[in-house]
This record gives sequence, structure tokens and C-alpha cells, in this order.
Amino acid sequence: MQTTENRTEVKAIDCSHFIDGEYVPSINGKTFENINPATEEVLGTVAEGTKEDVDRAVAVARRALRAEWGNMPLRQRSALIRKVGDLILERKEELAVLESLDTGKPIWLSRSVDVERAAYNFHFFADFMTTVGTEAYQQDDIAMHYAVRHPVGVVGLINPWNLPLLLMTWKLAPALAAGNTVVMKPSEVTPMTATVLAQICKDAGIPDGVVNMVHGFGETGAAITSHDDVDAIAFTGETITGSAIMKAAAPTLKKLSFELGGKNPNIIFADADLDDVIETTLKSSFINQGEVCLCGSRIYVERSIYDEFIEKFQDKAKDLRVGDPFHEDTKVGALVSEEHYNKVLSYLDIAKEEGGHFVIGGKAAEGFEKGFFVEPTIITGLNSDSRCVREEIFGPVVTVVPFDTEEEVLHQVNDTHYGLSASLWTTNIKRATRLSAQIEAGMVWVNTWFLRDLRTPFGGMKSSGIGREGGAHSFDFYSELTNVTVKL
Ligand SMILES: NC(=O)C1=CN([C@@H]2O[C@H](COP(=O)(O)OP(=O)(O)OC[C@H]3O[C@@H](n4cnc5c(N)ncnc54)[C@H](O)[C@@H]3O)[C@@H](O)[C@H]2O)C=CC1
Ligand SMILES: O=C(O)/C=C/C=C(\O)C(=O)O
Repeated sequence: MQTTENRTEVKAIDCSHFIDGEYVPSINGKTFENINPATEEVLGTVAEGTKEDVDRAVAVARRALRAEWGNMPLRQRSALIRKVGDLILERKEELAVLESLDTGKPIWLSRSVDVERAAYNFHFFADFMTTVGTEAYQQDDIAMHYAVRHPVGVVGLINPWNLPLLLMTWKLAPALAAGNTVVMKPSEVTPMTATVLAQICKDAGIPDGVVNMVHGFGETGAAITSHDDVDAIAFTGETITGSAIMKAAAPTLKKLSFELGGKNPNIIFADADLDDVIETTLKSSFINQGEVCLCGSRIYVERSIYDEFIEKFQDKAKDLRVGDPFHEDTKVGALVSEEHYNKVLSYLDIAKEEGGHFVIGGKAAEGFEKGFFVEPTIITGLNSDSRCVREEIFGPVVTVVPFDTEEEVLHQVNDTHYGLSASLWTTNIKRATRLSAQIEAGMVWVNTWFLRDLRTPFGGMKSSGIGREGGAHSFDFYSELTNVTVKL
């Protein structure tokens, strides 16, 4: 398959670590290959970090914290953070192409979501940081108490492959805004945009040593999470990895922020606007190949509109164009890697064994000699014990189940160890308010999905996360407070 159609002259890059303002190879010289998931071609090499590389990056980050960055006036730091956002926009096309090469996602999506949002993450926190206050209490005529904010210190930022630039900047911008220095570890599967981001930070004027990056696999991540001079870890990824990180971080009592997996429900009542439901459900099911932790992969539809929903939903979903990420009409690109492709296909086998019916899809997309393409898949006929209904598939695969009563659907919705998000569809405001409060999820969207305001608490409950990101929540995670009491 030819993936150069409509692509500008941007070339894939080799990825080195970024330590103390310089690109550097691994101390032991080891690298691994970065594969294009749409063509299976080698995009380049990636430095494979070891404990020694992490030690070096952490030492540099600690030094930088005590130097210019640690004493920089707020407005100056805010201006540098804003500049990073500006430079991301200046290099928008380059970053979008690299993101699509790495992830297999459609180029229009990289441009309109990943890169736009990456820039906005910096612009948002550049503004937000200038408005953040702390608490103060006057205790009669006895004492005045006020809190002083400090950075946490050296923070490890560990990220997955689904939204590489968006998620790295979502952590990096507030970490810098709060005055920390960082060691980032992008996913081994999608290393390119973070590599460019590190240089952008330097070009924006952020002092050397403040932003460091070490590439590598889980072992590299583990060298960060167990490092005794790293003060906090912000992690997005699989729930089981979150658990391993918690264990590794326990001996040094690191502060942790986890955004983990989800198995999010869409709950559709008969009184909802069905056209809106269909348009939004197409996105919540298949955007980014279903590789978004917020995707609504369990769809519950009130029985009286179930047949009509299935008819309209499958009618639109079957027309989604699967293929070349660089074709402007592509709606579903390649899955991120061969390993993930095999995982998603294995769930389609499980669905068959469990007696599921494929309304559409159910197999690898045809017509591709190379690349990891899977057909958008709608499965019905599975019961609530089915592994496909319970486990995170993280691909273009949804299950649809009818329901009769509010109580019944609420039980099914909450019958999971995940609790990230939900999308609830009804025009009955009382029902919307009642159910939203009972759904066990960190975020409930009513008559919409993935509508973001960066000031709001973002994150999950149960096995979907620990803590919240966004606005003051991010700022609190990346800060420590000292309470000062002055006797009057
Ligand atoms: N936001 C979400 O909810 C996401 C969930 N996933 C789920 O996770 C599955 C696997 O995706 P991966 O990217 O492999 O997720 P992962 O959780 O294994 O990896 C995420 C990041 O953590 C690092 N890592 C792995 N093991 C580590 C360890 N022991 N200590 C420190 N860092 C470690 C990885 O190198 C990567 O940078 C997907 O199939 C999907 O189901 C994947 C991406 C995002
Ligand atoms: O909008 C955001 O900040 C994040 C969205 C998606 C994820 O966190 C994810 O897919 O992991």
C-alpha cells in the first residue's frame, strides 16, 4: 500500500534520548526499530534506554530544578510555556505527519485533534498558572495561616501510544507550569512526536535539563518509577501497568497520578435525538480506530428503539472508509502495532466462541497486503458475562445490548471494575440528573461524548485511575503545599 498520497515532504525520524538539552544515544548504544503500522516498513531507529540513561536524565533534571528554572518569575515561565504552544502550531504539519506515521491514525485527526490539542494544552496552562492561588485562613486574632506552593520536584511522565503528543503535553504543560523538571518516557511504539517536542521546548527557551526524555520499553519506565530521586509519576496506560508502577513506586513513596483503562458505556434511551445519537456513537465507537480510553465500547439501547438504532448505526458504520492514514477520506486507519492488531483480532474470535453476532465487521479489513487494519465491528447477542463486554479491547469493536428499565441498565453499566466515563442519552432532564449521579464513572457526558473543557476534573474511579487531571487538579498534583502559621 502506498502511504505517501497527500503527504507533505515530512520524513520519519530516528529517535534519540533528550538529556540536558541535547539528543543523545543510549549509553550502551542499543536501539530498536520503529515500525509504520500501515505499511509495516521500518520508520527508523529508537534509542533503547537503560537504568544508566535514566540515572543520567534524573540527575540532570534535579540539577535544573535548583538552577534558573527553580527561581524563574511566574510571568517569565508562563511566557516560555506559551511559546511551546506557539511552536507546536508552527510545526503542525510536521507533527501531524509524524503522529500518523507512528500510530496509523488518519492525518486529518492528527491535525485537528492531536496537534491542535497539544498546542492548547500549553496555551491553557500558560494562562491558568497565572491565576492559581492558595488557601489562607484568619483564626480570629490568634493567627494567620496561609499555604505556599512548591513544585513537587523531578516528575516522571510515562505515556501510551494512542494519543502520544496529546497525552504527553497534557502532562508536560502543567508539570512545567507548576515549576517541576521532568523525565518523559513516550511509548516505545510511538516515539516520534515526543522526540520533536523535546527540541521544541528547548527552542521555546526552556532551560536545558528541565525537559528530559528517555526512550525504551517497560524496563525503562520501571527504572523511572523505582528511581529514588524521582518525586512523582504521572502515568496513562493499561490498568495492570498502573498496578506494577504503584508497587515499584511504593518503597520511595512517590506521588502518583494514574489515568488507566476503561470499558465505557453509552446508554441510549428512546427519547434521545436518534440522529445525534448515531453521529456521536459513530465517533465514540470508531474514532482513532477505537483506541481512545474514553471510547464507548459497551452500547446499551432501550428496547423500543433497539432495531431502529442497529439499522441506522450499521448503515453509517459500514460506509466508514478503512485504510491509508494519509488519504483524506479515511475514517479508520491502521491499529498501532502487530501485537495490538493480534489482540483485537483475538477478541473477535472470542466473540464468535461466546455466540456473538457480527452486525458488521468481525475480521481483518480486506484488500491490504500489509498493515494492521481491522473492520469496524458491531457485535450483538452477547450477555453481560462475555469477555468482549467486560474487557478493554481498545479497537474498532463495540457490543450493543438492549435494555428495558433504568434499574436494569444502571446495574449493567456499573457491573465492571472500570469507571472512567459514560455517555448518557435522554431528553428527560430528571432522568439524566438522577442517573448521572449513580453511574460509577469519573466523567459522564449527557447527550454528547468527549466534550472537553480543560478546567474540569478528568480521570477515572475504580480500576480506571487514581486522582484527576485538568485545571486546578493538575496543578495540585504537580505541586506541594507548605502551610505557614503566623501568630498574631
Ligand atoms: N489510556 C488508556 O486507557 C490506554 C489503555 N491502553 C490499553 O493498554 C494496552 C496495552 O497498551 P500499552 O501502551 O502497551 O500500555 P502499557 O500500559 O503497557 O504502556 C504504557 C506505557 O507504560 C510503559 N510501561 C510498561 N510497563 C511499565 C512498567 N512496568 N513500569 C513503567 N512503565 C511501564 C510503556 O513502555 C508505555 O510507555 C492496550 O491494548 C489497551 O488495552 C493503551 C493505551 C492507552
Ligand atoms: O482529552 C484528554 O485529555 C485525554 C483523552 C484521552 C485519553 O486520556 C486516553 O485515551 O488515554
